[in-house]
Amino acid sequence: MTVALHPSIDNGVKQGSGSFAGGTLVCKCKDHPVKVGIKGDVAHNHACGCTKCWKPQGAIFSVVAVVPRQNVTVLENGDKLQIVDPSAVIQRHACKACGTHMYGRIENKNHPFYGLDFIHPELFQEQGSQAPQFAAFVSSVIESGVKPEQMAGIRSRLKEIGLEPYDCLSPALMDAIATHVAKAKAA
Ligand SMILES: N[C@@H](CCC(=O)N[C@@H](CS)C(=O)NCC(=O)O)C(=O)O
Ligand SMILES: [Zn+2]
Ligand SMILES: [Zn+2]
Repeated sequence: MTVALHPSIDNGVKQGSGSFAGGTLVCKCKDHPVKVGIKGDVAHNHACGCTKCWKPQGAIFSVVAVVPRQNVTVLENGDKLQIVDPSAVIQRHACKACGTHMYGRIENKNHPFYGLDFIHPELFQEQGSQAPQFAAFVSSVIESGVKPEQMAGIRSRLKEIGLEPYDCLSPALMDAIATHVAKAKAA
């Protein structure tokens, strides 16, 4: 049986249009869903295996990307949003009714990713946003209950669909973080 990772990638990774102009993220509520408007395409879209990122029911991985924070606007039913863990680096604003994370924001101005909000592109009403590029925090799925002996199958399935598995972020993002830290130390 094929390993199930996340519904939006289990049948193969669908490439983005390359000209996605933005759209609306909608939570899972049937009544009064939270709607969040996003300007422009997402960047650094990836599967994340960490325990903190929101996953739809039954998924092992989250699919999460970033957008500039000024491109994120709560459009409807923002009163249903609450911060999941105010002490976390990424403050995830989730719908109180259905639990869906609508955007995650970093408020620490010194953080390497300050200025970028984290969103889940599967919540777009529209098609065509950037496809996932890699898989991050893969070993962390064990913390959510995946058995260590399942990891070889999970990593090989990720590779099969074109998502290189990493146990932290991708080398490009790790280099960007280290560059930020080095500059901060030098200043
Ligand atoms: N092994 C940990 C890793 C958590 C982690 O570091 N997640 C990364 C990727 S989303 C992060 O940047 N977290 C910051 C945060 O959640 O605020 C877990 O699964 O809970
Ligand atoms: Zn909801
Ligand atoms: Zn994560």
